[in-house]
Amino acid sequence: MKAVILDAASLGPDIDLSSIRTQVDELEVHEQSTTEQSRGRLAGAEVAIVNKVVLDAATLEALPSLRLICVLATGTNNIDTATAERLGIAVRNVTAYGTASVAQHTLMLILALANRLPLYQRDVAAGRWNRSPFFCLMDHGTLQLEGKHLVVVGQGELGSRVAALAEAFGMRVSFAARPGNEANDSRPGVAELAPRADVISLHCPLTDATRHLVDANLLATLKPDALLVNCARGGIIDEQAALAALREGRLGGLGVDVLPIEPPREGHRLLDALAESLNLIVTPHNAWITPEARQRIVTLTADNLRHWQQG
Ligand SMILES: NC(=O)C1=CN([C@@H]2O[C@H](COP(=O)(O)OP(=O)(O)OC[C@H]3O[C@@H](n4cnc5c(N)ncnc54)[C@H](O)[C@@H]3O)[C@@H](O)[C@H]2O)C=CC1
Ligand SMILES: O=C(O)C(=O)CO
Repeated sequence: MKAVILDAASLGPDIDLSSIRTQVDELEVHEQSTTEQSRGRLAGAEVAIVNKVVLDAATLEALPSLRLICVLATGTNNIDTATAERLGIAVRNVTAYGTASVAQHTLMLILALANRLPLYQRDVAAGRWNRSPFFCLMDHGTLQLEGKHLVVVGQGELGSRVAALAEAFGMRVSFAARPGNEANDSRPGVAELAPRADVISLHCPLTDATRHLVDANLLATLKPDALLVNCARGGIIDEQAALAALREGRLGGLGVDVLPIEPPREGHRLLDALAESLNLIVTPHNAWITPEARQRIVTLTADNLRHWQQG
């Protein structure tokens, strides 16, 4: 069985691929591939191993030998899964590989926004503390998390761990109903919970049901001091509407680890806004990157290959 890794560089140079190698007859490793290059590189292979390269319908249709796609991530939104299913190509992702890593990053964003870290860091760098008439700066009101209400969208691996960490800070947590399935869900929908939220944290996949889940209408119902954190996928928030709310004082803070197009080669309005005095944090989709999590991805992918071969 021949397998091809299309974007090994995205796992980092320190990661040992040997557990994957032992599961296949031949492993071809490419550091990075475009969608166009993928077609040629996957020709004749039974297995594609991919982190974030987009495998669209045209690509999959051009690969009659392909039987399995192993995604080196939890999110599978870069794969046309409907086409894969139609063509009989199995898709296996990895889950629970980096729960501690991503949850830690999410809490970092919540804590930094609650304490207005972007604003105070800027003030200190500008020498405002040096010129302060008294011993501290307190121009930006901070948010005590204890006693406040966290709304989590996506009661899966990551949402549940973030909830547990937030509870350790004394927060009260509500899980929103699964978007698109509110009628069959006993939990309240995010629209119902949003006006009562002090913090909203997103941990659902990007699907047609979750694209722009947090849009201008939902943002308009938030408390003006509420914090919004997205460590899931770009596009679940309408980033333009969220930035407008932040600038107009209708949102207390915005923290994102993900953007709709990554890397953002053409730029993005949130990146431009980092130059402004806003309670805004953008991290480069690196919530997951602890060495432990990246090595676990390889182990779980080897398991996926073994289980698939065993039928
Ligand atoms: N920023 C980062 O580094 C990382 C981001 N992620 C993102 O976080 C997301 C969540 O990861 P996990 O908690 O591990 O996944 P999970 O599968 O354990 O949980 C996802 C939850 O979202 C819910 N959900 C809500 N709307 C849904 C819909 N329309 N379709 C399907 N499920 C829906 C599911 O019911 C489930 O409770 C991933 O899909 C991925 O996009 C995952 C790992 C790292
Ligand atoms: O696992 C995921 O879904 C990530 O976003 C990290 O690659």
